[in-house]
Amino acid sequence: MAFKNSKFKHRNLFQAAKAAVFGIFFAFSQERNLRIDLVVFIVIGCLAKIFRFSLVEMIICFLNWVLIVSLEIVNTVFERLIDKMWGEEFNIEVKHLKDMAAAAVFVLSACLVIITAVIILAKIFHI
Ligand SMILES: Nc1ncnc2c1ncn2[C@@H]1O[C@H](COP(=O)(O)OP(=O)(O)OP(=O)(O)O)[C@@H](O)[C@H]1O
Repeated sequence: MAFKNSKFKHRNLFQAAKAAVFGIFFAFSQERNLRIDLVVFIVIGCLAKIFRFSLVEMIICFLNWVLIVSLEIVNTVFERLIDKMWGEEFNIEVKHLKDMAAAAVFVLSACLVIITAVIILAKIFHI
């Protein structure tokens, strides 16, 4: 493979993890939506406390939230690659690609809202 002897290759697992942690901080510093996700995390945490979510309910919400954050990071990479490749001029194909990438994050976000609402409503109405 072309990159097998790259001078940028991680020497070990620790180096790879260090780069990934840097990537997380960098992504959060760059992307407003990721910072909004942090607020969402706090809000859901408060709701979980108020409505006494069970451990399983909390894990489900947390997993959904982690998926949103991961996909948002991938979406950010994707948007930047597209901007680098096509420039920032209006392009209908770019619009379609970016809209579809945004749709992936939107579907998961809607899922988190619905799951949280169902858990809370089930507790209110003792279902
Ligand atoms: N070059 C372009 N040509 C046409 N439409 C574009 C172009 N760039 C962005 N758009 C439109 O603007 C929207 C926002 O794109 P942008 O790259 O600014 O992402 P963003 O504001 O970070 O959005 P997101 O909230 O999805 O991360 C896209 O979903 C797309 O509809």
